[in-house]
Amino acid sequence: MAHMTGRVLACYFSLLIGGVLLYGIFILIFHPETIRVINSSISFRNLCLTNHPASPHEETPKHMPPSPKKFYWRLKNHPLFSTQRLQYEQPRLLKPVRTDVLTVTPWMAPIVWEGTFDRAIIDNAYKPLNLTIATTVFAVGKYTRFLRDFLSTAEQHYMVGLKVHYYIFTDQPSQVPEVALPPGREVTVIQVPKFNRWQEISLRRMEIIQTAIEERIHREADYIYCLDVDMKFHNRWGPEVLDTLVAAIHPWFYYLDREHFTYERRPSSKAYIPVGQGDFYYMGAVFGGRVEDVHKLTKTCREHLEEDKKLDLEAVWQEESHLNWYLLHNKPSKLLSPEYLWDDLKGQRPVEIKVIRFSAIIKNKGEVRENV
Ligand SMILES: CC(=O)N[C@H]1[C@@H](OP(=O)(O)OP(=O)(O)OC[C@H]2O[C@@H](n3ccc(=O)[nH]c3=O)[C@H](O)[C@@H]2O)O[C@H](CO)[C@H](O)[C@@H]1O
Ligand SMILES: [Mn+2]
Repeated sequence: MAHMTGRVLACYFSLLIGGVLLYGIFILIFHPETIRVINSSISFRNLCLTNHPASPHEETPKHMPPSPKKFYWRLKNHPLFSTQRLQYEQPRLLKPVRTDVLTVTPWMAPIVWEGTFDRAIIDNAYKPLNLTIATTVFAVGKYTRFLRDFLSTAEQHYMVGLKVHYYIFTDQPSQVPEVALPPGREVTVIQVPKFNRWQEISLRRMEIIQTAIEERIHREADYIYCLDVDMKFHNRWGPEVLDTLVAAIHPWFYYLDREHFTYERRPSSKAYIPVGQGDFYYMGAVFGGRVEDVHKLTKTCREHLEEDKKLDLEAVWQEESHLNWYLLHNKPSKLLSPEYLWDDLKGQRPVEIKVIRFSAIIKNKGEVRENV
């Protein structure tokens, strides 16, 4: 009898547990929050799926606009500081390293100057990450003559110890000099047309870089830096420059009030910046960052250059004017002081410039440019 009662009790007990479980499942499925989570995860999945190349069986319905191209960006989560023990000077909150210059913007982006970073800490943090830095450089027409010095000085000072992939855009691939490169560093030469005007050669860089990112660089690199070729490196230009969106302050404008910046001032241009606005005047000879962010920059500038062209407008300093518009509206996450972009024409080094790292050589514009 006791045996029977035990079995009945066990039966009741398991029915009870089952009921509670079923009720729980019911609540879980039909609770509005659960429905929201499920919906959002479905749409997230769709979002991910649209990143895949469309399968040949899938056709976009006629009334739908073609979906924008998607890319797999090489996004690595950086554990920035390795556990390796390092000896370095203690940072002191009450002893700022630079008191003569601005080292952070009002939107909290660092401005890189000598003294603001410790080489050993930076190298120790970035070298183990196995990053690839795409580096674009254009050498069209007579500018091929600048490639040898650009590349050989870069090999001494530019991202030393990191993987660098130079993309050289030229109309004369046979003029690209041979430069010995250590393992991890390589050159790819890409042929581009030669435009008749130097302004056009300079501004077309936005479009060509955008296309190169879409075609290959998004797969081949983590960061991309876009540099002028009529330049030489003189000192370290290292991974302290790496960040999401990076711009360099023009060496001829850093001490001026913003009304003197050579922004585009015609309201009809997409590069228009009214007097009274602006942070810094950035130079078109250096910009960079994560590949995805530089893609957005080049795509927007290219679109704006094309819209201006439809109105027969060319901004006062071509792509540099559009770059300045873009960076006013999309603040750079790191800024490079003029140490990182100097000009030999400036002559004597002012006291705030402790080291010149990369500088424009003095060129005879009338001789090297297509039209002046
Ligand atoms: C000090 C100064 O006034 N600098 C301005 C000047 O820079 P730059 O005098 O530095 O312009 P640039 O002649 O170096 O042209 C920019 C780059 O385009 C490429 N290139 C240009 C011409 C050519 O025939 N072949 C060729 O390959 C090359 O990579 C060169 O480094 O003009 C730029 C216009 O975009 C910017 O407004 C700069 O602020
Ligand atoms: Mn230049």
